[in-house]
Amino acid sequence: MLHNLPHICTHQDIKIKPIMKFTNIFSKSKSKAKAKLGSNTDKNELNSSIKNKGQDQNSQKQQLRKALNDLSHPVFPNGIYGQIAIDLQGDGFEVELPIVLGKFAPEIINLLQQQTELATPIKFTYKPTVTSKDKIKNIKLVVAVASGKGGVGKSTVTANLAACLALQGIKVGVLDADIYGPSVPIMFGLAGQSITSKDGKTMEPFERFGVSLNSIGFVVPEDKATVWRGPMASKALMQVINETNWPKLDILLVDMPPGTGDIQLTMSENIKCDGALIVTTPQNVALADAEKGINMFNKVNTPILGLVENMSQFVCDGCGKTHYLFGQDGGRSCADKHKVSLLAQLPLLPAVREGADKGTPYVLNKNLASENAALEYHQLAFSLMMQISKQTESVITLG
Ligand SMILES: Nc1ncnc2c1ncn2[C@@H]1O[C@H](COP(=O)(O)OP(=O)(O)OP(=O)(O)O)[C@@H](O)[C@H]1O
Repeated sequence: MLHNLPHICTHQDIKIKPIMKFTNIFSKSKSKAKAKLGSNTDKNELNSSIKNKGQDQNSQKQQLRKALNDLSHPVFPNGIYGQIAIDLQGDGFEVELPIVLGKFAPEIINLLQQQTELATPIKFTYKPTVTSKDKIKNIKLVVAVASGKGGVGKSTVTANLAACLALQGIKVGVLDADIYGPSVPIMFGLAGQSITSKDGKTMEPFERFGVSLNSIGFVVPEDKATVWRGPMASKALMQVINETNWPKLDILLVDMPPGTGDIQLTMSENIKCDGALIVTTPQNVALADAEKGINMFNKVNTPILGLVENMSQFVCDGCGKTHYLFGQDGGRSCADKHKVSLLAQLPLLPAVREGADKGTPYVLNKNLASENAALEYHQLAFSLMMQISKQTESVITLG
């Protein structure tokens, strides 16, 4: 069901028609209040009534926040949480979100109103996503997806994350910068395709499942790229980044090459990412490399948006038992140690590998869309947006 969701515009305030008339506790006319100020008793009554109503307001806000957290909706299966500002404005509550809910807003508002039984209209406003001043033309935000160690599922996470963001109405692109093993062409069913150019100078990205794509794999044969070293590799990558005719995108995910060597460092400096997402598996060898990744991004002042622990557990379909093949909660301890958020613990799932090999990200498989794991990827996408809205403000100048 999820993959049928249409692409929706993300940059407009949603005006929700009040569902019920709101009785604003402060809206009684000042003249009435003044008339009451005759005696001290009246004044005290008024003060205590204002106080009570202030408390009412707070408890209503709390109710609303709880309803947002508990929300169960196909797009937000695990609720809407995080640093969400809720304010009483004019005749209703304004809830400020980092994602524009578009056509889902009315149904989500209905759900919230049913859950809270608030007679107060709710309106969503959009916290403007910060812009990176066109570091890359047409692109608002650039997020690097990185891992210290190879093979931990960085590209698989990137592909599924991009598909979820597209389903959630975010205009998203993926740049496969994994020069030594580009996997985006395979994961999006475009293996063997070559990039085209309209003017002989710039490249036209592919579009698949609502995601704009370019990869070093579309540009040069794999055997050629693998022999590039240092400056040559970085130069080729910068060309792919800067000479792609990206459409207007809210977010570009950059699938980085594994490791923390010179290429990764140069890239991290040159791309000027707005944030980095670190993917790891839970075992010690991967975590040691993930820590190097965190340190590298710290060095170039790129905020770490969070850590994703991939292949966290495997549930045996024979005995139903959960196995922690690569150890348990390693990602959580790494996140705690470096004070970064653990955004997801994704299971090892044959269907995820099959989706990657067949060229359709797992979350787009109709039959699996309501599976818990698919919902976890959606939750990851939302959490990432929350982190972006939380973290980038202090780093990037708005506008
Ligand atoms: N959660 C998962 N469940 C099952 N298989 C997975 C999962 N995540 C990744 N895989 C599989 O693991 C393999 C490696 O994944 P992927 O290519 O995404 O890793 P990577 O970190 O990008 O590797 P590289 O170092 O080559 O860039 C792939 O075959 C992929 O399908």
